[in-house]
Amino acid sequence: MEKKSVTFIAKMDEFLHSAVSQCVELGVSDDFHIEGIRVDQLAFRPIAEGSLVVISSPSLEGMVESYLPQGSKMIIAKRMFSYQNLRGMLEIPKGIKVLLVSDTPETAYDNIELIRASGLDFELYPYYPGADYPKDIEIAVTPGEAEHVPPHIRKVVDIGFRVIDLSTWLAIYTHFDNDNFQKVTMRIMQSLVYITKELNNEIQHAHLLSKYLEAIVNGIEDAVIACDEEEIIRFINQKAIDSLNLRGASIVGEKAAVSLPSDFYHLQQQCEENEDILVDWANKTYFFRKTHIFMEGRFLGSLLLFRQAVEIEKLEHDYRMRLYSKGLVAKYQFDDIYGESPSFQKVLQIARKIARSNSTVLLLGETGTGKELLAQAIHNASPRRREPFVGVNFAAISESLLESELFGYEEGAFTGARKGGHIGWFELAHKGTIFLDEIGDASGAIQNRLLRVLQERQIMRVGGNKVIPTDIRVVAATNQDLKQMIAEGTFRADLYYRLNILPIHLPPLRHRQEDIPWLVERFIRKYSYDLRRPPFTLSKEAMKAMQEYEWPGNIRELENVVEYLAHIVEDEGFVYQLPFLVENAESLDDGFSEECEQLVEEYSKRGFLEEMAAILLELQQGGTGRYALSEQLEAHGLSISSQQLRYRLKLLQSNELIQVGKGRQGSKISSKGEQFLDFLKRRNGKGNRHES
Ligand SMILES: Nc1ncnc2c1ncn2[C@@H]1O[C@H](COP(=O)(O)OP(=O)(O)OP(=O)(O)O)[C@@H](O)[C@H]1O
Repeated sequence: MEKKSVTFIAKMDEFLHSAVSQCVELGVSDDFHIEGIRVDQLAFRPIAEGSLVVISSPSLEGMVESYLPQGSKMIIAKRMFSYQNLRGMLEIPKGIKVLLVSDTPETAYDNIELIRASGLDFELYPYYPGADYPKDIEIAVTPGEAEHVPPHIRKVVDIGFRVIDLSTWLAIYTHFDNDNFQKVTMRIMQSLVYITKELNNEIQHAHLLSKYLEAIVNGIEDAVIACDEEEIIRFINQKAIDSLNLRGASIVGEKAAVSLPSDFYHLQQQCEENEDILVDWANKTYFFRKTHIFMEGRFLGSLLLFRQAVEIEKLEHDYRMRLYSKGLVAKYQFDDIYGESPSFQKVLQIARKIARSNSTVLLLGETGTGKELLAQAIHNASPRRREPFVGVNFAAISESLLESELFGYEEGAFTGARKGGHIGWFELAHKGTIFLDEIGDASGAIQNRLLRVLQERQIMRVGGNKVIPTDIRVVAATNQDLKQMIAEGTFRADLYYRLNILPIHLPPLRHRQEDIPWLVERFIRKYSYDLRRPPFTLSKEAMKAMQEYEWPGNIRELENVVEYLAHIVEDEGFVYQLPFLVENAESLDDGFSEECEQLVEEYSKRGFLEEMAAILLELQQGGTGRYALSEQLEAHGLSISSQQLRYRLKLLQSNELIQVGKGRQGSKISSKGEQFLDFLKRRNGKGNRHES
């Protein structure tokens, strides 16, 4: 028997292809002869007699009618989305704005109707070439018309061509009184079963995921509360339940405003997004952090994490202690760096600014000018302050050890390599700061490797083959003239330019003499405190000598001198006690004191100790001739005859306390004379104290 025929008619080939392949899939083509004709082909492709005509849209009715053979009937195909394709739409959050993209206004509106009818809750906006649409939309859904999607759309869900629905197939089978329709229903049902299975798997998968998530969130140390966009609690972990004392009460699914303790609720409401704040609640201090959850630009709720501040402090403390135990901590802050002179203050001001950045710093200055101190202060004022500070001194480590210490090594990298390998300083400094001290002493080979690390921010262990990315801030220092070293070929120019990004020059102490009294006073306080002794002062002469000294060892040397004085000085330090003026201050002190005692005894015996001291004091103000000196003494109430004065000056000269110039040159005090005066002052001081 000849098969009855069904003719699909549409404007576009796509519909015809889809209808024909559906006929094959559902077995309809076994029961009927299937044909597909485009509307524009009707003039030269006649419809078979007795064929049932199925048109794709009501708009074709008028056009097709005139080509309909006698006795043929025409029905309009009803269409639906395939279930498989609809799955893509299920992933779009509900209530979100979505653009429905189609080729014509008609199909765009049709599709919107269909999606609404499937119960999917989106704000749908029609779009077809040339149409206007809200520009804040980020997602588009299209039935196989992806080429029309406007370019700025971030996500496109192609739900494919709409397929012919069950009622249309039923109409076809009923038209021909064909009982095979059950077969078609079965096949359509099968695809539904498949979808249901898929959905079931997905639900199970989602359930499992939520269980995993719950286990993870319960395992973390913070208290966590997640609310949806309507402030309904969707998740709360055990830690939060314990902290808020909500035991026994099930508050998931409840309004946060009602279920959380009201003062707590109001506090967390004031919390700005992604800002860590300290909040006092129930006699305890908490650390709050709130994060908003967005999906495809839509607010879906918020996550509140909180924890008692003491717990965090303890964690930080433990972490710092671990770093301390490994020696990976910078102890100095900017407050520990002394210096009031404008030139030094300027240096500190620049360094404070630089500290906040991540760029490489090069500290230049003579030995003892405070380069390491400053490197530590920079680290402690930087966002990396809680992370390790690793100091490497290139002058202090042998070349053979340096490479493996800097970069670490893998197990078996060389004979004697430790089992399990060894972590290098660059790795240890990850997230923190590495201080490359005395960089001018790095060998050529080390310079090459350093250059690579600075360029690529990656290291490779000795004997290893994998690169380890590192996030490190580099502070380098040197007291050598790197530019000259480049000229001599001992320092790589490219390494120098990598290091010399933010150079800081630390001035030598002799260029900021005005700082010396101030520094001396700070160090006196420091060492007096350390030695649990009362603070002392320096005589005017001693301070002057300190200021005039060149200080080749800079502040380190000055500090050492003050520490030394803190051990030997009683109330006031004198010139003769300054170690840099004499080879061996302490031993000289012993001998010199004895000599001074003898002089005091001799002058006292002769009854002119006071006059000798007065003469020395006058000469300390400046060298002068005998006549002027006599007048000055007179002015201070001491009248000495010129004979007597000549004698006294002779004696002072023979004791090397003054130098007498030839002719009219007059006399001046010697450094021994200065020290003798200091001795007298000290002696008088002691005497006074004794009397009181
Ligand atoms: N401005 C300062 N304020 C207080 N103390 C300082 C200052 N500068 C240096 N010091 C002291 O001097 C000592 C030496 O400083 P530091 O080690 O930082 O110098 P450096 O320039 O790195 O020396 P070197 O080049 O020899 O390594 C420090 O221990 C510190 O006590």
